[in-house]
Amino acid sequence: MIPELSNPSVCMRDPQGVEDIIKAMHKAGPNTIQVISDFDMTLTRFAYNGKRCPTSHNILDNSKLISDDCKHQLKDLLDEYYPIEIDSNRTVEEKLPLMVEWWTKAHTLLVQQRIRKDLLQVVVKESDAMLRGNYQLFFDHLQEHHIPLLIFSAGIGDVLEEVLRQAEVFLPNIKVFSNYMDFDEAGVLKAFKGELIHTYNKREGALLNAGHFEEIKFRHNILLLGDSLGDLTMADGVHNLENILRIGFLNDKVEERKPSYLKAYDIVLVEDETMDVPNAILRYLTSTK
Ligand SMILES: Nc1ccn([C@@H]2O[C@H](COP(=O)(O)O)[C@@H](O)[C@H]2O)c(=O)n1
Ligand SMILES: [Mg+2]
Repeated sequence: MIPELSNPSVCMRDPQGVEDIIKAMHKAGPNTIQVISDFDMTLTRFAYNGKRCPTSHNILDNSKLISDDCKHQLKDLLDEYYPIEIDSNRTVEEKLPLMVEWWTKAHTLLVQQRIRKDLLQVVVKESDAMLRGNYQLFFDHLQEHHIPLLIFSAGIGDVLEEVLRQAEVFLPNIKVFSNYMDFDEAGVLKAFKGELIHTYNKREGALLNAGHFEEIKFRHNILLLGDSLGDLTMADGVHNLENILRIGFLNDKVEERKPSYLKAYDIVLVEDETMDVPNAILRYLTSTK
C-alpha cells in the first residue's frame, strides 16, 4: 500500500492495525482529516551531519542576543532538565513540576536579557535550525489539499513562526499553539503570554483552545506527529475522534526508549531525519486509488 512503510527506520507494534487505520482514513477522504504536529525535533531535525540541531529555545539561547553568563546558565538548565524530560524511568507525575521549573527558570533568564523583537529574524537566519528533509512536500501537500495543520509546541511561538517564514512554509492552513513572547512598546521582551506550555501539559493546552477544534469539528480523522510521549495528548481536544494515526520520531536514547514508543505510537521512526514516511502516508490518504 505504502512502500515507505518498509523503510529501515520504520518500526510498528501492529502493522495490520496501522494498515486498517490508514485504510479507514483513506476511505473517509481528505475532507475529514486534520494534522496535529509538534514542532521541535518533529518538524525540525534532531541532528545534521552528526551535530545536534537547535530547538526554538536553543536558537535564542545560542544567539548573540544572550550574554555569555546567561548562555552558561541556560546550558546548565538544559544539562540538568533535558535528561529528566526524556527519562523512561520517571513517571509523568514526577516530571511535571520539574518541567515547570525548567521552563520558568529559562523564560525568566530570557526576559532578563531584554531581547528585541526586531532581532528575532536575524538570529533565526544565523542559527543552525533546520526543518526535516523533504519538509516542503509536507507543507505544500497539506495546503494543496486544504488540510489544516495545527503546530502544537512547547517551544517559543515567535521563533518557530520565523523558522517557518524563512523556509517559506508558513502557509494559511497553519495554526500555532505555543509560548508567545510579550514585548513592551519599545519592542523589548517583558514576559511570556498566557498559560505556559511544556512537554507534559499539552492536554491542558488543547482543552484551553477548544475554539480551534470547534471550527474544524467535522474533521474526525487525525494524523498526529510528535517526538515525545507528551505529544500524544495534543489531540485531546478533537471532537468525536474516529481514527488517529500516531507517528513518533524517536531521536535520542533509542534503545532505552523504544519499548515505550512502540507501545504509545502506531509508527515509530528511528533516527529518521526526513518527512518521507508522513509524506508517503499523506500522498496515499489524498489519492483517489
Ligand atoms: N528551556 C528549554 C525548554 C525546552 N526545550 C526543548 O524544547 C522542546 C519543546 O518544544 P516542542 O516543539 O517539542 O513541544 C522540548 O523537547 C525541550 O527539550 C529547550 O530546548 N529549552
Ligand atoms: Mg518536540
